[in-house]
Amino acid sequence: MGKIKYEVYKEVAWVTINRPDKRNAIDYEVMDRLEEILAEIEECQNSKIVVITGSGSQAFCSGGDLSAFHSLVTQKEAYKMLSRMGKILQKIFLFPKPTVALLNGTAVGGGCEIAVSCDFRVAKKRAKFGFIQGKLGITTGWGGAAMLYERISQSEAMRLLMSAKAVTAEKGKELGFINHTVEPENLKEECLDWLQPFLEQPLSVLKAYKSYWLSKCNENKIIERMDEEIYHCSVLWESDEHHQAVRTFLNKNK
Ligand SMILES: CC[C@@H](C(=O)O)C(=O)SCCNC(=O)CCNC(=O)[C@H](O)C(C)(C)COP(=O)(O)OP(=O)(O)OC[C@H]1O[C@@H](n2cnc3c(N)ncnc32)[C@H](O)[C@@H]1OP(=O)(O)O
Repeated sequence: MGKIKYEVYKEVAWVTINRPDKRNAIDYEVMDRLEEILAEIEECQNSKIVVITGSGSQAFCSGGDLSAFHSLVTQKEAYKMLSRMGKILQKIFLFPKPTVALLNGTAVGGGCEIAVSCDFRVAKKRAKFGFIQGKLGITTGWGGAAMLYERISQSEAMRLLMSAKAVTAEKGKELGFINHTVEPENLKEECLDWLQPFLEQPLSVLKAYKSYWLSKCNENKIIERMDEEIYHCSVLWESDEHHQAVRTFLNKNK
């Protein structure tokens, strides 16, 4: 089984990051597959909605693979990786079909950025999520802050980003970040129930509403803001503070 599983089930394209032993962290192989699968789903006539989720019950995604990316030392090296994943999240944000992040467990760092790139977030009850990048001496590096400012109020977005703390799905629901919570035992079926009213509409209708949203939020501006954010993160990446924080995490788990 590869690092990403993909299937179409009940008119939904299910994309599952499949590295549960690494808490579904994103490495280059995951990026390769995401690029391929998104292109395939765009053409697919049998799916109306895309759901991105993670394997296992512990994590949706723990962000960038810190052991794989630890070898990236300079701003330039970091920028290449960050902008590549940033492009994938731009693709998800601008995707012509509705997109849903199904948080089957913890979503932190870049995992939260994947979640915010989707139109909707459905979470397992009591799952935690957080833009914890500040603890690593960096900011969101895949454009997550720019997208978060489009999803919830400016002050709540700043609070989540600046505190770098993980909060529960229930708190996320109060903030308008999480749209719906589901029981741990029955994630996929409950998510499908929630999506049922959408699935009853023709794909052309879903696509039209998605395009109205994209024209409202000004695609070019958001891409520009994401690119600036990615560049800024790559500058912070070079700092001793960042490299030391990553070393601490990797040593803790040795
Ligand atoms: C690089 C892009 C940047 C961005 O643009 O946003 C980022 O994503 S920065 C943020 C990176 N992510 C993190 O800092 C999160 C790190 N992980 C954790 O805090 C925790 O693992 C967890 C997600 C809260 C889960 O905790 P727990 O269930 O207790 O699991 P463990 O900590 O024991 O981890 C199990 C296993 O998985 C490995 N792991 C976890 N996260 C990552 C990761 N991001 N990269 C690489 N490996 C990761 C961990 O090392 C353990 O491995 P083994 O020791 O081999 O079992």
